Amino acid sequence: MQRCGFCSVLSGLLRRAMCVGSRRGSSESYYRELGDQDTLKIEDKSSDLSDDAEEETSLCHGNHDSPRASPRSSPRVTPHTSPRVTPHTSPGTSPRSSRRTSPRTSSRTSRRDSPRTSPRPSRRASPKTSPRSSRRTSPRTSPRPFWRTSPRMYSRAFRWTSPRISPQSSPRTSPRMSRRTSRFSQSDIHPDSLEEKVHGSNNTPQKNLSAGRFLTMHKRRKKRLITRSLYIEKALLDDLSLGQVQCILNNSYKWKFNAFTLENVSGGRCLPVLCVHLFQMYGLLNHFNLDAAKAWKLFSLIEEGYHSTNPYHNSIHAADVTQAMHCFLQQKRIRDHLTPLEIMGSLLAAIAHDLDHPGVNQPFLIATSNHLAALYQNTSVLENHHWRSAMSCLIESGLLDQLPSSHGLRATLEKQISSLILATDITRQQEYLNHFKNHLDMNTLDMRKQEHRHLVLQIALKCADISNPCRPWEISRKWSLKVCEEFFRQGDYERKLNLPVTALCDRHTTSIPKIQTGFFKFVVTPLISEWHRFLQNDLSSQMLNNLLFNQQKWETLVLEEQAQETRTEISDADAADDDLDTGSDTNMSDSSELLLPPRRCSLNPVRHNAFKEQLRRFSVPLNVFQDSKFKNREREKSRASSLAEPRPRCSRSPAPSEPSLHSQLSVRGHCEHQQEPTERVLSSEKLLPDSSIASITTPVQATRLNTVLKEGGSWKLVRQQTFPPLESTSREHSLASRPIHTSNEDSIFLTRVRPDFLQFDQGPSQRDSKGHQLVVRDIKKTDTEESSESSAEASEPPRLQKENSEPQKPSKKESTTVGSQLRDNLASMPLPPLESDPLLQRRRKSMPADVFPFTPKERKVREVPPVFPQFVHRTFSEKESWTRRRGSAPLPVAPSELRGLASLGSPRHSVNGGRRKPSPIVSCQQWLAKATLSIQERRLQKFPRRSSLPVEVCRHTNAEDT
Ligand SMILES: Nc1ncnc2c1ncn2[C@@H]1O[C@@H]2COP(=O)(O)O[C@H]2[C@H]1O
Ligand SMILES: [Zn+2]
Repeated sequence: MQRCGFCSVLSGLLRRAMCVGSRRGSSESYYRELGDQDTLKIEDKSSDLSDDAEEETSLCHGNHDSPRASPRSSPRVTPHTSPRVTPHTSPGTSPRSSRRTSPRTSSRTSRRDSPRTSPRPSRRASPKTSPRSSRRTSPRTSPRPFWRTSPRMYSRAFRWTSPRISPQSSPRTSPRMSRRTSRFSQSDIHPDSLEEKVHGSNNTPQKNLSAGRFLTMHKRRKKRLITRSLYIEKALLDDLSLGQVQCILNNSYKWKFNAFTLENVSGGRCLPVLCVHLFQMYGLLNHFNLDAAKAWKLFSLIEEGYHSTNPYHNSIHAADVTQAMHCFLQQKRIRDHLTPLEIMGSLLAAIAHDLDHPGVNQPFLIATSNHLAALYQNTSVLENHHWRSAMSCLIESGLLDQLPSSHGLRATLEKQISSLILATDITRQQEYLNHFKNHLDMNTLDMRKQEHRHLVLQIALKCADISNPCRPWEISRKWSLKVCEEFFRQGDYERKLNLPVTALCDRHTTSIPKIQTGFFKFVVTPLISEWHRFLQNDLSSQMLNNLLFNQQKWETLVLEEQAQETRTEISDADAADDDLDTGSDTNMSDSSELLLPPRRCSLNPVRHNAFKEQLRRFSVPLNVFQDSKFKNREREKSRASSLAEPRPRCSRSPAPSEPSLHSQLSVRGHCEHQQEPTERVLSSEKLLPDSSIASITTPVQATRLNTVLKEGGSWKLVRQQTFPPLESTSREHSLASRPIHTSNEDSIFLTRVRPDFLQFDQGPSQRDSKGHQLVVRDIKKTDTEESSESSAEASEPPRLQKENSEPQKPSKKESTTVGSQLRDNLASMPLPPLESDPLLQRRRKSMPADVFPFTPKERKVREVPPVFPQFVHRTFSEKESWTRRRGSAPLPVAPSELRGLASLGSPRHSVNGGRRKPSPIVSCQQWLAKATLSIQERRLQKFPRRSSLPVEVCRHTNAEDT
């Protein structure tokens, strides 16, 4: 739109007037936004606790730059960045660089400082006269980076501050831009001044500053504004992000540093950006005469070596640990004693400490026969690989080529790096910690001794490595989520590979809050406490405070989780009650889904289409539930009490008829007191494929069935397992070869009945389907019988039933007779106790709530029956993986593997997702053992090597092989 000159001027004035007082777009507001959403929460008092101390300690010793004066890197770095980013990614291109000019800088630079202090007269004032510049005297005593006087860099800095980057390309938009620049610049001078402004901008003389900057910038803009537009040169945006990067780097000495933010604003280059900054800040490039381009190359190589696909072990984690290490190196008790080589070694070790991490832990590598495990003989496999990879990057970058080899500097550095990285093996934490503790106890740490300094650096890196729980809550929480996601991914891999799922990696049986509370308590707290004992300063106090705070948060979440589970269980039961009370007709749906009460979704969100695959649990006909479990609360109570005491066995006699269809269908054994648990808990998968019961849609059908069952005595209707196929020959043989006896009341009744009464409505085509096969069983009155029943129903194959089926329309009497005979026969068989089979002892650790009602029964399954059909038992031992499989269980483990694992007998494996209540953890070692499966490492390596390794591992393998 064309405008006349007058209109343009007028609108410009208007805009300017609107911008007055507005902080939008200014550096402060940007910084505030950063702080709000990320780390730099300025209002975070706990974090501010140590700011002064950090400030005090942030000055480097010797000839090192101070962190505040630091944010420059060499322009030589730039050739390795992308063309567009290159000129701007160098911290030296920041506007600060021009502002922070020492007297040696050009007059143009000093001129840009002046408007802040006063308008024109001071514009030409030397920084010496500025009170602000005098405040920065100390940083400038350090060797001046060469780029500070570079005209090219200066012009870049100038360009950055130019309002031409305004997308509108209008002079009228410039005041905002100029103020942004000026405030940003000012804050850059002193980090605290920035905070002051953010906290209480009213107290600061911003008005004057803005006015001064505004005038100056306005003039500049007028001169250069026409030539460049953001629409044409989008790279100008890099300038903006540079400001953000610089802002964060300037605060990188603070504990509330957020590596995620740096990653975002640096376009995914947080690691090299931070490293260049730190190397420059510590003066390492100058001291060792290192080529900045090679340094950049090294950091880029290392960054590439991290797997960006890892949720946790990626280059952001490396940057986080490096920054933490930087914080530690700045502490007075350490920094005063370190040599430049030790500083460089510490930083490099931190940068590369998890290089090429595959995202799975050592036991996984061993279990999958990864070549790295063999290469490093199952000892600190990952750590060995990290430091060796670091060495290869060092060599490839050529950074150390210039180090004089005569003094052994290079060898010393490499040794130090390897030793530090190896110390990060978390399974060896106790070893290092004890050593450190001893020194602290006896007060024998002498930082003048090289070996003591080295020990301190090892501990420092270890602390840095697991320091994420000590960050402010929002940051710490993010790390926790990421590390747990990585754990869970490993668990998924293990499941896919039919490996035992590591307890802490099983997303179905544990939760993030639980992992975190354990890790915080048993791993982090012991280490950080000792670290605090050593440092005894604000930083360590802040870390400890954050740790305690975060731990409380996770503990609260654990409690909430438990409360939620309890609530869900109750509501599930209530919902079941409600459903059942509404009438049987509606519940007797053809759709098996309708038989399921609402599933708790706190752990696994329900995917409807995946229902049948994994999530279904309440596949028991509703009538069973209603009658036995949910309907009668009194019975539930008595059941609970009866679990504790041995109960008398009931004789099988006709159950008293009950008006309820449900109760009739779920025929109860009638004990004399009727306190026996009457529920016949059926695992969901047994019911899933078979729709015969679910297909009873009318009361007529149900009544027929009920009549049959009722007259047959105390029966219970269950559905038959339909998978996997059994070895029918042996089963047939076992059935056929045994004489059938009659009537033993205490034994199991296991037979099959052709439900001809169901065939009326289902049509002939379905007659012979598996879905029509039912098992009518006696109600078991004792725990033992109940367990047997569960096993029996799990093992009875439909195929067998079919093959052994009697006449097409067996009468109820017939079925009863057969059942009685078989039962008696089975009862007479001496069987080994099933407890000897460890597979039957496996339980899930924390089943979702909807399985809760079955839990007591599961427990009983382990207290296996003294009387148990031989063939059933054999089935268990041979087909463990599927006979014990639950609807929500992961894919079965190969029987051969199960046997191998079962022989290990460790509670840390949950085979096939099986639940098992873990023994309480009381120490760091126990927690670590749980996390790493170290006890079984050797046995697991006997497992055959798998071809379907995770991508990372495959890549890894290929890389190594080549
Ligand atoms: N917040 C956390 N929760 C659980 N484990 C963690 C957490 N932070 C770090 N770890 C573990 O501690 C290990 C320390 O060494 P790594 O970085 O190799 O791998 C780390 C993770 O396995
Ligand atoms: Zn790490």
